[in-house]
Amino acid sequence: MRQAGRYLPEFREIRKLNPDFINLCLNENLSSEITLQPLKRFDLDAAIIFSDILMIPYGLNQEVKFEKNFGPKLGLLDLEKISKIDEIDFVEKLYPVYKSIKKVSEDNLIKNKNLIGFVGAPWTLLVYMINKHSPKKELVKDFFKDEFLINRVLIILEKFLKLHIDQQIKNGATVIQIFDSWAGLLEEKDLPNYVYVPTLNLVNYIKSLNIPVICFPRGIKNYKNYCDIVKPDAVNIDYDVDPVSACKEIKIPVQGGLDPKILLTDKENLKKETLKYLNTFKDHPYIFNLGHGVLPETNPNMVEYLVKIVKDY
Ligand SMILES: Cc1c2[nH]c(c1CCC(=O)O)Cc1[nH]c(c(CCC(=O)O)c1C)Cc1[nH]c(c(CCC(=O)O)c1C)Cc1[nH]c(c(C)c1CCC(=O)O)C2
Repeated sequence: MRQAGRYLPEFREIRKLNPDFINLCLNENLSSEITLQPLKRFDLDAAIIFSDILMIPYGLNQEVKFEKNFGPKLGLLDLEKISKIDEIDFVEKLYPVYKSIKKVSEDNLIKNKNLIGFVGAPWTLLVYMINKHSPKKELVKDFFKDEFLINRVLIILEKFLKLHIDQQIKNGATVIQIFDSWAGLLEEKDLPNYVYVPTLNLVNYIKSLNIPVICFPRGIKNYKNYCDIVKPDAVNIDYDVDPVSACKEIKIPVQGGLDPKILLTDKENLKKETLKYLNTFKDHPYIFNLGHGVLPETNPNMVEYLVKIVKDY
């Protein structure tokens, strides 16, 4: 998840020396090292590449900056400018990301483990590209006013997301996760247009490459409908989803769920809450994970203990 590294002192050390976050993602030596940091400490089954969903607008020449205590800040969305980018320019701009994946995939630490590549879903990227910063609770009032712009951006995103996915797989990603972090901002009636159809196009593309795809439509009310329509290989649930009903309703493998705030409490409570998920899903294909990113103030010892609970189960 986006904040995942920040609880590790070894990540913070590298980050302190590299204040420009995009440049850090484009530094293949450091980004591959950061990807492997959690595997060095913990008995995990997979690593997620160190990059960001906003590398796509960056690759399309929309300015992207990360400001301390504010989050991402994007520049003006210029349709003419992003329409001009071709595949070669794009892959050249993001080349270090792919080289970093290649490096990680060749490391002994990842042997027999999965390397998860990822993208932001078209809807979530559209939100950042038009809104230009995290929308917090709701979209700006006139978000949908320029339908032509929205439709053009979605077409461009589909093309470059496929390319980005393809490059990640060619360089060693063995699973792709699609983060739709702002799916929950939409009303039910808008989900087909902005979430189901654009995501289904990507899911079908990834399946055609024989790579499993996990979707994370954070905040939506009806995960069952989503799974029936989008048909990912697995779905990540957020911490507001009731695991008991999710287990009953969702027929495909489920991932995640545990509230990252539980890691800020004590070991006894962590064990109790973790066992709740493990017991609920004991007869269902289940990948243990959190319901959102590890919080920066998390003590790494709690993560170590969590991994032990899951591995001992
Ligand atoms: C919405 C989203 C983003 N990025 C991502 C999402 C989807 C998942 C989610 O909902 O969290 C996904 C993401 N971002 C990052 C990863 C790689 C895995 C990891 O190391 O966490 C992943 C999978 C690195 C990152 N991306 C970011 C960090 C933190 C950088 C730092 O401040 O050191 C990391 C490690 C920055 C980022 N990137 C983004 C935001 C909103 C922020 C700011 C976070 C904040 O300030 O609270 C966009």
